[in-house]
Formats: sequence, C-alpha cells, structure tokens
Amino acid sequence: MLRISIARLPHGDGLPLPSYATHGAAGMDVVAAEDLDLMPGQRHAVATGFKVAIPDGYEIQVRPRSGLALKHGITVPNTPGTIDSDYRGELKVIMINHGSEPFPIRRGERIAQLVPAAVTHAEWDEVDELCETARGAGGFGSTGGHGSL
Ligand SMILES: O=c1ccn([C@H]2C[C@H](O)[C@@H](COP(=O)(O)OP(=O)(O)OP(=O)(O)O)O2)c(=O)[nH]1
Ligand SMILES: [Mg+2]
Repeated sequence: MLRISIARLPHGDGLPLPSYATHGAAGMDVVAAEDLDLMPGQRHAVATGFKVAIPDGYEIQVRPRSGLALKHGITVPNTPGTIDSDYRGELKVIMINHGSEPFPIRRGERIAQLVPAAVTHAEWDEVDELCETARGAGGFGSTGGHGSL
C-alpha cells in the first residue's frame, strides 16, 4: 500500500480526506472545499482544501466522475490531471460545464477521483533511423474504420 503525506489547509477544516467509496474502487473520491455555480461553458479550478507530498516515482491522476459527466456534462478538461510528486501547492480539480444548465458545486460534495500511479522516467536515445515495422508510419485509422472486427 502506497503511503502519501497529506496536509489540511485552513479552508479544508472539517472536510473528509479523499477516500475509496468501495473496497474495489480505483479512485479516491475528493470533495469540493468551496461553493460555486459553474455556468455552461465555464471552467474553474475547484479548491479541495488539501496539499500532498507524493513519493518519488509516483503521481496522482485526477479523473472525472462518470455520473456527473453523464447526468450533467460536468467533467475535468485536462483529464487525467497530473499531480507531480514535487508539487506542494493546493490540490485543485479543474472542472468544466459542458451541459446547458448552471451546475451547483457545493462544499463537501464529491467532484472527482484521485488515482495514484507509478511513473516511469525515460532517457532518449537519439538515432538516425528507427527499426522497421509492418505498420510503419500508418496511423489515425490506417487499419480500418469503426466497423466490426
Ligand atoms: O488537475 C490538476 C492539475 C495540476 N495541478 C497542480 C499539480 C501539478 O503538479 C501542477 C502542475 O500541473 P501540470 O504540470 O499539469 O500543469 P502545467 O501547465 O504544466 O504547469 P507547470 O508549468 O506548473 O508544470 O498543478 C492540480 O492541482 N490539479
Ligand atoms: Mg507541468
């Protein structure tokens, strides 16, 4: 089990730590630390009231909640949001309203989910030519449309 240090900011007073809703949940639900009405088309970095120190070699991904997306068109435009291990500012959730109605975000309500993940750092080996493959430079639908397999 990965352990991540988390510190509560003054405006996070009384809020629950992000937590798994069920035993098998992939993400920890995180709640809003502020109230606002997100207007259609509007974006806002919603405060969570917490800051974290993720161990080296890991990140936290910020993902939308499917219920908010399906029912209200509320999502996370930068999904998965990236929380770097060296970031010490407040963890925020960027939210956008793709729906047609104002959406009330209320303090204490679950707005997104956090998924810790391992990160692999790589180094480039710059070369003149790459090894060949059957696909070659084909991409962007080169293997066929969206019909059945
Ligand atoms: O949904 C998010 C995305 C980012 N961050 C914070 C933590 C992250 O470590 C930092 C930088 O994020 P990112 O690298 O995605 O943004 P950038 O535009 O590249 O900014 P920077 O130049 O600060 O890296 O902002 C959040 O709180 N929530
Ligand atoms: Mg960055």
